[in-house]
Amino acid sequence: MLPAIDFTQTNAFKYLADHYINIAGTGLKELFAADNQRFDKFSLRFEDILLDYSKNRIDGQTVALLVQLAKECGVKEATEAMFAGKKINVTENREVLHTALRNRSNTPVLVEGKDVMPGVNAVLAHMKEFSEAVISGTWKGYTGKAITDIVNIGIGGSDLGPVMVTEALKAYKTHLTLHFVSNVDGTHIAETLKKVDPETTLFLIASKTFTTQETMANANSARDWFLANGASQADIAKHFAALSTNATAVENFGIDTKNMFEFWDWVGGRYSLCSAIGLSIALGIGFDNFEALLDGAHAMDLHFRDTPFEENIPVILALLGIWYNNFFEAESHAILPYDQYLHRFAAYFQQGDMESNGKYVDRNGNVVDYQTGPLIWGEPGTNGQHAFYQLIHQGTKLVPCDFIAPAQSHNPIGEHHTLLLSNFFAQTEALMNGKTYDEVVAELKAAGKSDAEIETLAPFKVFDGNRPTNSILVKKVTPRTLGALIAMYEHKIFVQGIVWNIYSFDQWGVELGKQLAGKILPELRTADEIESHDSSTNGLINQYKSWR
Ligand SMILES: O=P(O)(O)OC[C@H]1O[C@H](O)[C@H](O)[C@@H](O)[C@@H]1O
Repeated sequence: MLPAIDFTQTNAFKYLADHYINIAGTGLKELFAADNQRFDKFSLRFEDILLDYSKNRIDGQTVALLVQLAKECGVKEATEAMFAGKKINVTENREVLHTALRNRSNTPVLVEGKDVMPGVNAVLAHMKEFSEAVISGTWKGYTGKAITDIVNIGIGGSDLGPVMVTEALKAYKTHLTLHFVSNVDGTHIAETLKKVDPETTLFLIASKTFTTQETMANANSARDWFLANGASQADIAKHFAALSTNATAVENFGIDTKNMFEFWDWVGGRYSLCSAIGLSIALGIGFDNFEALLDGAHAMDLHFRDTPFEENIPVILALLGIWYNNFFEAESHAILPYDQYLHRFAAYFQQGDMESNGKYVDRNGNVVDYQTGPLIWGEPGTNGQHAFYQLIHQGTKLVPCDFIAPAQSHNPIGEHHTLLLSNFFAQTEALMNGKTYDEVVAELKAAGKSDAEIETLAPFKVFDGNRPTNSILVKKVTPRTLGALIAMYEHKIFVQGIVWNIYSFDQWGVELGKQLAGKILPELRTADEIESHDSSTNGLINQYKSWR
């Protein structure tokens, strides 16, 4: 189904290992000094997105060898298999077709001989009709009032995408107020219910499986609250909708199947925001804007599928990540958006990337002897600058970073955006150039310090620089551009998973937590002293019981 090659045994990997020795000894400053065409050579444009990857520790040969690596690992064949609906999610025996959800060109996508596009389009039409009725107020609550608040109850992929997108596109907000409840901690639902009125609130129960413990607990509490505050069982149809693949469980919960928005097993939870899971997005920013998001994602899908690797943005990003992860031994990757609206972007791709590529067993079932997915982290600039950038500049760890910024702000107040962008440009420049001992000495002299003071202080003020960054400059964060950025990172993750020879679309690691919690839960329901675990777990449980 997919090629299953150990990428460390390819010719390209061997060449890269030799080539790494040359590059590791060369500074970014030297690379720039030696070639004044670097920006032109190492930048790519797609619609309103500019990727400048010239501030990476690469030269032309690095890119050529990395591209050769992708070819040897069968990235092209794997991409075709994904788009064509082959069962590339082998351990779950499923296709991987989030690209079909936004296949705006409507070309047939066959799953076991059947075109999935009519089903995709039918659900989109249902979402359009429903979201427009709720936004316009023709959809009424049980006392005849229009809906004012939407509460999306879901977790993981049924939460993070809608949260991230509705925050990122707040400038396009409808009059509806959105709330998201994910944590099983009762505080989350309790604090949300304090803010809403049962007569004017619509609950979206978002769960692919409709069995997730946290979501079902929150959904049950929401329903209890609704019924305890004046509504009756028959009113549920006007106030609860389900976004799921599991019609039976939805019906058992008491939600009218007319209010069920279906999706399919071939949509992974963390790849589901373009499916019915995006209903809160359609309600929050309007269906037309939701469609523009899909259009942008589709455009990036086509770019990824059809563009030669050298000019292919997701492929280049993936290969650069592999270069740092497997040659420079970088352990993490930071995503740093210089846009307040993108404040959940890194959190979203923490799931997208770490749940996909945090695996140590390869596609042959063997334990790998190389590094796979990095730790993903980040916060919006400039907040990050005043928190953790110290380590990025002067720490002992190499942290490759993606800096993301829009040229145009949705809130062009005074000089704010110019100030923000001056930081965006200055940081990547400083990370590359650093500051030499001589520069520090000159600065301290100019500040009137004595020779003795200079000698003491100077070492601490030196920055060795040479720290790699990608700059992703977009014209404006619009629905279309955001859709393209999302698809860009999704395909980056896909390419890396193919090269690392792992299955990116299962998540067995998450299942373990679910099983273990299921075992402990009955033990917490009794007052008995527990002895069935190790001494630490027993001790913790028994202390909890004595304090509760
Ligand atoms: O949508 P649900 O079925 O409720 O699943 C919600 C989440 O559950 C688990 O944590 C999975 O690992 C995630 O991938 C998924 O997004």
